[in-house]
Amino acid sequence: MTGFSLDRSDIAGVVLAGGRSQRMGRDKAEVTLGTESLLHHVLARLSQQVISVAVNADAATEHVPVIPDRFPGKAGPMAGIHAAMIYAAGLPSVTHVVTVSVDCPFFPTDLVARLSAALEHPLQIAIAASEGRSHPVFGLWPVTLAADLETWLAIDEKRRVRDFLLRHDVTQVAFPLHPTRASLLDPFFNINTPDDLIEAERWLEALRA
Ligand SMILES: Nc1nc2c(ncn2[C@@H]2O[C@H](COP(=O)(O)OP(=O)(O)OP(=O)(O)O)[C@@H](O)[C@H]2O)c(=O)[nH]1
Ligand SMILES: [Mg+2]
Repeated sequence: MTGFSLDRSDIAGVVLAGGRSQRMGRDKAEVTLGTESLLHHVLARLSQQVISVAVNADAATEHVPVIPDRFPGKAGPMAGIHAAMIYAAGLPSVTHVVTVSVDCPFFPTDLVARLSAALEHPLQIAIAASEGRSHPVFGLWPVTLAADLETWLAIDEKRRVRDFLLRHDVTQVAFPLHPTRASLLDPFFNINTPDDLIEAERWLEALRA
């Protein structure tokens, strides 16, 4: 018993799609996997887990709210998480925002349930992990951290997600590999390059019953 728990109505979801997609060579949100865009895959998976979803990007093709970065200059994933916190803070009843990356179509269907169950107090951050590695853009963040994050974005030169986490109490939640017809899939497999996209097509096939 931790004495602290979140309800479903406390949590909004934001897909992080504000990067440059340089290794892919075109906007990863719009890349097709199977028959749908990566953004569509990730929104479908996230919208089953939260009361509202939005996309952090300059523009998006799906019919969901679009939240551009508030901190200028493509300052990295934490700038997207900052925009997500401010957006979520404006929603009625919402105290936390969960972030997922647009290039990760197989993330766990129990991501939000398990991250929220791990939180021990209102200011803690929960971060996903698999195979001994953390995936800090897959996080559940108190929206009240927006002001601290804004300060940090302005003073930290490298703006690495891991460095921001050092300022706060963080709990890490390990997720298992996912059995498929081929072999075990890391649910946080992410697509950065055209070769990764080919591998993702193989995983999609292996996941079909
Ligand atoms: N809002 C915002 N999100 C970013 C930024 N840079 C990366 N991201 C997001 O952070 C997540 C992880 O980033 P990467 O996997 O490096 O994606 P990327 O930066 O678009 O791709 P590369 O240009 O190939 O590095 C993705 O969901 C990106 O959309 C940024 O400057 N602003
Ligand atoms: Mg990048």
